[in-house]
Amino acid sequence: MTARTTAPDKRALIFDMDGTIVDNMAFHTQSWITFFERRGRAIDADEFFRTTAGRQGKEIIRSHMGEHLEDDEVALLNHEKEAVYRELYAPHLKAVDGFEDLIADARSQGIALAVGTAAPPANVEFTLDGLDLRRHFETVVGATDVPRGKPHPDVFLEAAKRCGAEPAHCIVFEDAPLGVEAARRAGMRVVVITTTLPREAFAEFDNVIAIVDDFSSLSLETLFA
Ligand SMILES: O=P(O)(O)OC[C@H]1O[C@@H](O)[C@H](O)[C@@H](O)[C@@H]1O
Repeated sequence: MTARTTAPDKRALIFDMDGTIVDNMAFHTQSWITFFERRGRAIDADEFFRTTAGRQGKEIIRSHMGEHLEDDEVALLNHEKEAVYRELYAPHLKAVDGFEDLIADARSQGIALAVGTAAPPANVEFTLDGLDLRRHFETVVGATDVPRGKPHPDVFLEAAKRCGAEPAHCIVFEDAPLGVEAARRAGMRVVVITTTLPREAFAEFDNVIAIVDDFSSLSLETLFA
């Protein structure tokens, strides 16, 4: 995908995928629990979500199993974890309420749509192609497109660049604190979806403009006002 020059008035919505487009983080957490249990290790589910959601699988594996691990080994371990996740979540695959209406509305207004996710290509395919959503997006930025996961801003800055929109004209949709922090570092406002954590978990962020249970109550006019 070639980068575009930004247009001063171009607006974009950038969606996190896991936990935002789909309500699947409990299945990610369960797959990590299974993955670590196989290695005789117990993890605390809440703490694990808070400190890892939005980071790339390879970063999570290195920080829990050793920074010294070779790339091939990390890739194999991550493949194992993501295969467990997809098997667990497949019967439940579904977009969060109101998502398809919101993006249809945005498209009709010429607002660019992007995905900014820590997920690897196999999970992007599983979710976006599984729900036939990819065609709606101008671009999808995933784990293999940027060096660092959230809370680094890379994924959102790359998505904005590909959409040709300035960060100040982008609105990010997120469910995880590390994702909200990534958007803050990118200079972007955020709508939080409370699929996984309650609204109180986001109290410290000054870039959050709305906190909602799903997309059905959102209006683009209000968000960009
Ligand atoms: O950036 P997103 O779409 O929320 O993706 C986050 C998730 O990406 C997955 O690939 C990881 O295995 C998860 O543990 C992680 O939390």
